[in-house]
Amino acid sequence: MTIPFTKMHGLGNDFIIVDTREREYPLDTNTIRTMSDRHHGIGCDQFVTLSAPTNPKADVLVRFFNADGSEAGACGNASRCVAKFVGNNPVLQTQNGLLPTYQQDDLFTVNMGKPHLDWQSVPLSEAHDTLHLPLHDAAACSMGNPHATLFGDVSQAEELGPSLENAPLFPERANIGFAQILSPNHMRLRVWERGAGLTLACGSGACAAVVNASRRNLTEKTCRVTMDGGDLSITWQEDGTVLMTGPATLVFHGEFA
Ligand SMILES: N[C@@H](CCC[C@H](N)C(=O)O)C(=O)O
Repeated sequence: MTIPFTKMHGLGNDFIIVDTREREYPLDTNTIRTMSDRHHGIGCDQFVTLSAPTNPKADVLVRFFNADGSEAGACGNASRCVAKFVGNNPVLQTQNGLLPTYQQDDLFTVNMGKPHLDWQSVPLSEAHDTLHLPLHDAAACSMGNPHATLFGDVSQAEELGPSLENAPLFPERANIGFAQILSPNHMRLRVWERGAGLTLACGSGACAAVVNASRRNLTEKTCRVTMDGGDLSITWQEDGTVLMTGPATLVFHGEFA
């Protein structure tokens, strides 16, 4: 059997999307890992499946898997790509709830929902103030997936990312953002992603970084986030939800044998 897929990316954070709404495919963890492998498969940071929603208010049920086969509760860049793939501003049903999407010209906005700021929700393995963790003074929150943001030197991502992702403080591992504040409305960010390593951009990581930076009064609640792959615009709104806006790019369609 062959598996039809679509390759997309958001600022170079790349995805394999398999649409199972009309037909099921045998997508076990091994297949996901092999297809995601850049040497033995197609290659991607995250593998995304689409199926029929179980919530009548949603248009599509979306699941996100990292290249190592682990499932993630959220993926901002893939959510924009799914919005483009499905079309007509779909509401996405995800592990983190229903996410409305909007298109304006070439840009896609996803309402990523409310960040979770308490230590149990990140989750951390023990009680700590999530604004100041005893780990490089990082700040943590969940955007439906665990994030910690370190403020200072973005060049430390490769060196510190692997050990921090797996630190005992994060029982479900964590995505580790390295942020440098450039102005109250602009930051530089690199993210070492759980299950995928250093990526060119991380949408949920950009949301988490702006939430954490504005909680510390380092930035305003609307902030441009410049990552290696390009820029996202993030707004932590008055109603508590976070809007993420950026491009979504179709690369090619294919079939995996
Ligand atoms: N690239 C993503 C995040 C993907 C999931 C993450 N690695 C996790 O395990 O939580 C994004 O754009 O948000």
